[in-house]
Amino acid sequence: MATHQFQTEVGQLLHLITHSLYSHKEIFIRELVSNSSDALDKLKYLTLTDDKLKEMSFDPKIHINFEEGDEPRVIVQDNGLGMNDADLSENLGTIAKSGTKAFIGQLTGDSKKDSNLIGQFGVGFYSAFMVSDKIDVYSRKVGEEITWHWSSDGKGEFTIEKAGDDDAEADKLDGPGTRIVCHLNEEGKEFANRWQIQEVIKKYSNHIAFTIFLTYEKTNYDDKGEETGKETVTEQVNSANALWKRSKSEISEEEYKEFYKSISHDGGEPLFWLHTQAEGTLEYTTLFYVPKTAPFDMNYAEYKPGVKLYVRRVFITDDEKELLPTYLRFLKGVIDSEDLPLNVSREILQQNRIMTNIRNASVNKILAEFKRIALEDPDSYKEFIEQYNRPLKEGLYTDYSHKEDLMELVRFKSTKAEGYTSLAEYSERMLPDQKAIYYITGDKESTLRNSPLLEAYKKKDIEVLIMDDDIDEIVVPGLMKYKETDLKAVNRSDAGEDLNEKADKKKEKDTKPVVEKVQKALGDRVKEVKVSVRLADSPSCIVVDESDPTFQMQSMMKAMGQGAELPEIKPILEINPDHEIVQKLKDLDDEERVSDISSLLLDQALLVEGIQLKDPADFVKKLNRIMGGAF
Ligand SMILES: Nc1ncnc2c1ncn2[C@@H]1O[C@H](COP(=O)(O)OP(=O)(O)OP(=O)(O)O)[C@@H](O)[C@H]1O
Repeated sequence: MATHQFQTEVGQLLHLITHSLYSHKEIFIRELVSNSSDALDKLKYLTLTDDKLKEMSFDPKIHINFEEGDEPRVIVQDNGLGMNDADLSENLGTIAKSGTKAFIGQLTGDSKKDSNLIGQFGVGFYSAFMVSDKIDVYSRKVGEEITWHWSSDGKGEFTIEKAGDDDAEADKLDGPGTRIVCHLNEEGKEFANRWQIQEVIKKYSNHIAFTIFLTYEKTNYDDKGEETGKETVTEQVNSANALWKRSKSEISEEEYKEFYKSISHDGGEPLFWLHTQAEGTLEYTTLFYVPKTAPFDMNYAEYKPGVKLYVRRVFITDDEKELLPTYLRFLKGVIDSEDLPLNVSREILQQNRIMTNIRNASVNKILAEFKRIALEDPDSYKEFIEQYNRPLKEGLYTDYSHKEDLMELVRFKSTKAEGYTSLAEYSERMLPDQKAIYYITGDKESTLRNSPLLEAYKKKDIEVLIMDDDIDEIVVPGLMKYKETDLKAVNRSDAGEDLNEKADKKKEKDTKPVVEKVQKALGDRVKEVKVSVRLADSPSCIVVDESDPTFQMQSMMKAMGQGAELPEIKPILEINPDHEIVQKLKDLDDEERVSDISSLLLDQALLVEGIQLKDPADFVKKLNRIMGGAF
């Protein structure tokens, strides 16, 4: 018998699972059943595609039974793919998926939230240790003769050995498959009960494609209520139909929600769903759900795709990221095609015309549904946007063919509307002579709202979109236009020109000597000094040249390690011709004071945009010199 250590992460995980999730311990049944269902899916697929297995008689099912008494047990058995010793060691002793560390980091201590995370991370099997002192797994892989016995108390070690000839448990496997015996602990003994098991199956696994049988002891009574004896009954406990294939009108809201739970590993509710049964040149069914809360791994490169592909109800894969565009990765659900070949490989899938058509049609349908909800159910749409605005924005630069649709769907904060607004709503509110849609980008909403760059827009009652999501910086400049209207960043030099008035020309001329003084004092710290038309109360602000990346973009590029190649981009300093400080500078000849004040005008404009000063000590020194002279 070989004794193995669990991989460190498994140990950590087991500890966490058993200590933080016991108020949701029932999910272990869902997880074991879902593993069995996956194993049946895999074997079913092989019997249809692998010549060696085509002749095999295969009647897929999952069987649950239990024992009460002093040594309570729950047993889940399937006749699926099975595992040999190497598989057992690999699958039940290590966590192959890279998400484990992330999982540990995500645990909140809130057992409700945490129990949802378990399934999402693919650590389902271990949840059985919440309710078990010991777990024995007997498994025989399809095409092999040996039944292997894996055993562990979940405390650090597991053993794997060949099951002995006289092992009664192993004998219960009469072909390929897996039998999982949970020896229940105090926490788990309530599950050695017919009603408990039935309830959990109905709740989570009613619509999995395979039948689940439960064996229990039934007590019979006569008319007078006297016990007449016991019999062992085996009964189907789930409805085992592929819900998505049923007619939409026959499916209740409750059934849709239950099905969502069974396929998504999310204990929560879906926000909404979209069920399409297409007939005609292409026949397929899709059922997509939008989770109420975004999947935790939505923003990881290693996210787990949420859509399963079936061909004529045969499960093909749940690990294919190309079924939908990446920006729709938060959707959960099913695509079932009548036309794809069963042995469709990943490479074929990606270039397959049928798959491409299904994918395109699905994207159109999904985006149209989002649009409909935005119009007809603003409250749900608000919830939706709070979770998924960001991935939709990614779509703006990754899916050019749906750019127009996505521009209608994304939302932004604004100086005029509460909460989020759309570009369409902004357009409706535009002033009659307004030239463009204006926006300001940066990483902090409060800094943006107080930016001096907005002063003239506020004064003229022009709305500005507040873009504080770091992706805005990348996506929005590339949009250029919404319908016929230009989109302009207010922190770019050319946006100010729209605010120009005739009188400004005179002011510009009068302020020219100050501009020259400040320019001389600042030297190459700035690209240019200009008279501003966008300031009302502040003396100065900074903008960037139309062709330069913004400051936020520069710091993002630096954070991504591209700082070294980036030439230093200098700001354009704009000064407010009406401001007292600028007026006074006109008559000031003391060169040192002009230099100090110019420097302070630049530094305060940088600070107010949330940019760190290169030399804060120098700033303080100059500030103190000016303050010292003020008394
Ligand atoms: N009944 C079974 N038959 C065959 N293989 C199984 C069975 N149960 C578990 N396994 C194997 O063990 C692996 C680990 O199972 P575990 O439940 O921890 O994660 P998972 O099934 O990969 O992820 P998830 O639970 O999120 O679907 C599975 O991927 C599968 O390969």
